[in-house]
Formats: sequence, C-alpha cells, structure tokens
Amino acid sequence: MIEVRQLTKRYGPKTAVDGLDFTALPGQVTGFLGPNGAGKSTTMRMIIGLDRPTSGTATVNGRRYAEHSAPLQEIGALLEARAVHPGRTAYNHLLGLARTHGIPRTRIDEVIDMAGLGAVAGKRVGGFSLGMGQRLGIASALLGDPGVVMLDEPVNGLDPEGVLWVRNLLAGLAAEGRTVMLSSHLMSETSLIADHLVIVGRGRLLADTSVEALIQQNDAGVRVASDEADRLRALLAGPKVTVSSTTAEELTVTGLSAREIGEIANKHDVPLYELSAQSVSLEEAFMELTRDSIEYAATAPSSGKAR
Ligand SMILES: Nc1ncnc2c1ncn2[C@@H]1O[C@H](COP(=O)(O)OP(=O)(O)OP(=O)(O)O)[C@@H](O)[C@H]1O
Repeated sequence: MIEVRQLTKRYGPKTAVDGLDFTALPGQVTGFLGPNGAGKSTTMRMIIGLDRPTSGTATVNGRRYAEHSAPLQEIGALLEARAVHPGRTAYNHLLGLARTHGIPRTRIDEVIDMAGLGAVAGKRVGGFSLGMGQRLGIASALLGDPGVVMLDEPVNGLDPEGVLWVRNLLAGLAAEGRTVMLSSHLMSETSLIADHLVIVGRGRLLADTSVEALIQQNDAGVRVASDEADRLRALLAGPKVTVSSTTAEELTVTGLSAREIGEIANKHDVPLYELSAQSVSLEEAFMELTRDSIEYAATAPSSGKAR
C-alpha cells in the first residue's frame, strides 16, 4: 500500500506538490494522472525517498522508504527509464542491481523473460530504442519481486503491442495482490489500464475515483427522438428529471435511464425513433477537470477565451 498524507513540496517559490492525499491499495492498479507539470514525478520521487517532502508524509506499507531494510524487495520503481549506463548490457545492468540487493541470479532470467528482452539481453543499453529502455526499466523494477510497483509513464515510447504488454503485466501484478501505481498524462490509455484514478493538477488533488464512477459521473443524459416529443416531455416530468430539447423532435433527458424512458413511452404509445444514452468521453472529462491546471497552455492567457 502507498499512503500519501498532506504531502507538500516547495522548490523556492514554486509549490510542486500541494497538500496531496491519496492511497494506492493492494490488488488494484492506481492511475496517477495529471497534465505536464502537475507534480506527478515529484510525488513519486518523494515516495521512494529521492526527494524530501517540505511537509506531510509518503509511506510504503506503513513506513517511509528509508526505513525499509530491503527497499528494492518492498517497492519496485521505474522513474527515469534511461538512467542506465549506456555501455552496459541489459543483463549486466540487472546483474549489478541483483548483486547489490542480495537478489539471486535466477531472478534475472525471470524478469528478462517477463519483459520480452531475451533476444537483446546481451546488447548494450546505449543502442536500445525508447521502448526497449522502458521494458528494461520495468524489468529492473520487478527484479526484487516487490509487493508494490510504481512506474512513471511506463507506456511512453511503447508501440501498441508494448502498451498491451504493460496493460496485461500490470493487471496480472494487481491480481496477485500487489499494489500497482502508474503515472500518465493520457486519460484514455490510463482508463484502460487502471481501476482507480488519482487526478492531480498544479500539485493538488482534483479527483480520487474509480474509472467506473468517473464514467457514471459523466453521464450526459439520454437522447430521445419522437414526433410526439411534447407529449413525451410531459409524461417524463418528475422531481429529479430534467428535459431539454434541441429540435422539435429531439429531447435530452437526465434523471431517467434509457430503459425507464422506453417503458414510459411504450405504456403511453409514444413512438420513438431514437433512444440512446449519451456520455462525455473520459478524455473530455479529464480536460474539463484539469482545464484550470494546465501549466503550459498553448493559447495565450490574455486572449480571455476558453481553452
Ligand atoms: N528540482 C526542481 N526545482 C524547481 N522546480 C521543480 C523541480 N522539480 C519539479 N519542479 C517543478 O514542479 C512542478 C511539478 O513537476 P513534476 O515534474 O513533478 O510534474 P509532472 O506531473 O511529473 O509533469 P510531467 O508530466 O511533465 O513529467 C513543475 O512546475 C516543475 O517545473
């Protein structure tokens, strides 16, 4: 489990992480999402003790990273995929890590296989593509067989086959009861991989939710078309129901499901030409949530126009 409590990091006048609270639970994939500069990497660096919080705490299985006697066996992290000596082979990179952490050699072959690096294990890392570097970074994170796995932008640079591999790998790790956390600035990709979403902007928590709940929250009503739209509108009226119309024949209804609307229409013999549940895409929901938190917006802020 990863627990972040009132975590804050300031660099001079800049507040990179601002009173952040969230928990990544075992058995789940937690997606840590936010636009560029939202504070994701800084938070992850504090979780593994590479940066010291200005205030607040970040713990792994109840303890700060530095308090673990064998941290690599506790939490496997991929932060900078290319922080590997370019002249070393992938195998020797993993061997160096294994030796300094008391991990048996047999585990190296296991993670090489798991990461699909068998054919290039003897090659120098300097010649690796971005995708191969990511795979090696993930293999390194898994070397200590840790119960907690935290990966910063693990699908960056991977081709579709690689993205699918990460997805299946992380789902498998979570199914084994491990805590899995990954960061990304891409909602569509993350919603396919993660069960739980922690969304941040300008260092602050914007949402802590399940993918399912976010989909439900972004229910944009049910679109109904009928040439008796006015009669239907009256039949649907209720305290929690809102009905708006775009044309004489079309209604958008919230507060009732498509099934309920269909049943009412059927009971009163109102013919329907369309009955479809609308939803805002998760990408749109993410943009809406983070709109005020974009640090590097393309439009000039002085234009006064909505981005
Ligand atoms: N060492 C540092 N000194 C000063 N400012 C920093 C430092 N590290 C990060 N920042 C600033 O803190 C903010 C958060 O940065 P961080 O890298 O954590 O964001 P991020 O969400 O990981 O972004 P990205 O998706 O671009 O990697 C940014 O405004 C960044 O410029």
